[in-house]
Amino acid sequence: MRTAYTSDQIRTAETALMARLPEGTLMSRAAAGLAMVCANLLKGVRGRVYGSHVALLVGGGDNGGDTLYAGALLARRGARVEAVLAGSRAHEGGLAALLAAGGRTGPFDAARAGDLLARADVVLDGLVGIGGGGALREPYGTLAELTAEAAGLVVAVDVPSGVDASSGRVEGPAVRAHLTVTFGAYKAGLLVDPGASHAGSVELVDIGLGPHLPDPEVAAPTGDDVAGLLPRPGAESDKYRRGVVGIAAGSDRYTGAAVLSVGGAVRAGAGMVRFASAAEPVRLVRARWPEAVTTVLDPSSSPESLLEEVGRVQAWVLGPGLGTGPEAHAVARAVLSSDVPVLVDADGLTLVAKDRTLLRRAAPTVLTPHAGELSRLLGVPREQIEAARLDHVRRAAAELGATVLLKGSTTLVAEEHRPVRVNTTGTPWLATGGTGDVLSGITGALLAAGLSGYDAASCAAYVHGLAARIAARGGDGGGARAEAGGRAEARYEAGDGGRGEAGYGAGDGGCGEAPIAALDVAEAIPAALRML
Ligand SMILES: NC(=O)C1=CN([C@@H]2O[C@H](COP(=O)(O)OP(=O)(O)OC[C@H]3O[C@@H](n4cnc5c(N)ncnc54)[C@H](OP(=O)(O)O)[C@@H]3O)[C@@H](O)[C@H]2O)[C@@H](O)CC1
Ligand SMILES: [K+]
Repeated sequence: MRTAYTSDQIRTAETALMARLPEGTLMSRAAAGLAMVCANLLKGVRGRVYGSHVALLVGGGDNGGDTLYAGALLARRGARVEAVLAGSRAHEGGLAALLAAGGRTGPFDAARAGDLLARADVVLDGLVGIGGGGALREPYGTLAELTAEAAGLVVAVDVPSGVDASSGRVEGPAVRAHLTVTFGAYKAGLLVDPGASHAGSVELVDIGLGPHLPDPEVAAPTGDDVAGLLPRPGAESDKYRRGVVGIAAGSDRYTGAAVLSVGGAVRAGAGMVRFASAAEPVRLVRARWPEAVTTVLDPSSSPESLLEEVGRVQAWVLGPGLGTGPEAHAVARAVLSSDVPVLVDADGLTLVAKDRTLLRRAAPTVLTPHAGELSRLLGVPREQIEAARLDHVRRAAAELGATVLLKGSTTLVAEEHRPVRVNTTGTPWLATGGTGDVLSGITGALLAAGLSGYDAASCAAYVHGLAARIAARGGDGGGARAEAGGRAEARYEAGDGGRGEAGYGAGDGGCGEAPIAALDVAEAIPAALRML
């Protein structure tokens, strides 16, 4: 599990550690780690450090201090290092070290900064780190914007300036880095969009903070974590022990979602799928997935007897393509009255947004909205949700008393009193109709197998993203299970190929990937599971 923290948590840990160390130790550890990463980058792009050009963008705080000391170390190895001092002050010790090592400095001047960025092999963004707050003021904002024109690699020091380290929020100009070198621990804002897509690959420099860190705010499960949580059938397993999932999805008008949701559940290893719907979706599901046991629901039945014919299930999936009229509401009421876990998606979320009483239940509920659906659930504009995904997914989990999986470029899973889980797999090609229906089926299968809502949702997101990557690469699993760090090297050696990529997130959907259909994702689930 990769764990991540807020700025306040980092500062508390830093204070505890600093009390035991001589002054300046942490900054020199941070600067040494940063310089080493930059030296390796320079060797990658220039063959050596000596003679390379390095530009430093230096703010007035300790983030600028780290940058100046790292610049001094690179200057001592023969790099030509020039700094733009953007603040009214600069870290004294760092500045003296840089000058003593032969580095050059000057105050902000847009033309000079532009010229410097055009010549530099590597640009270090040391404007603001965890001490930043709100939109960048001038001249920091202009400098952040100028980094977009940089010819070389942009390395963010600790956090890309303009990104809120605790939440990933971006409120104005912000640096988009190829690589972020972060100190002591991952910051939550590096894992969550929009911050994650500004961070590029993220490299962690250990400065000894570990023993002083509290419980994390955010955690990103790795492939090994997911493999450890996924149910594996044993010799004793039968279809009931593996989990029977009920799927209440589709309507005579919307049939495809039902086929996709059932596909997700079948391919994710449900012991059995019981599908309940109107006649037309039932016909289509039977044609595509003969292993599903189907029931045509009788809309004239009472809510108590509506699902009587379906048989016993260990979890329900409710909502894809269900519609939002009175008949759909009756199905939602019947499913949510059950005493098993229920996943609510798509039209189910619209029904729940209109009638919150549906969520008054004792068994676990998992909600899987995208930002638009969450906007309806919380009554908050979509843009606000997109700008502060972490805050809103947490709020939704607390307010709705459910596990909430917020879909998007970095999918988040929140449950009260637990770290928000961030998904590291996926591809932008997933942003296509029907893929969410497949995810609902996978999650339902895992709920039926006995995973908690929190684990089922986070494992399903991981498997779904991995399957999408495999499908986008034409079934070639090679490298699809790439997580942060593992992808960094290839990326920054490839020149500007990685700009804007989310080190932990969905990647850029570029090289070697092609468009996918939702059913391709369902069909690639077994290949994804084989990799775990
Ligand atoms: N924690 C650790 O373990 C370790 C931390 N270390 C390092 O210390 C960093 C934190 O340093 P920090 O506390 O000095 O704050 P920092 O990020 O430099 O920002 C303050 C400066 O930014 C400015 N500024 C702020 N907001 C702004 C805005 N919107 N727009 C414009 N300017 C803005 C603010 O300006 P002012 O308000 O003073 O005008 C001030 O100049 C941390 O990220 C890491 O790199 C390592 O050395 C080792 C161990
Ligand atoms: K920075």
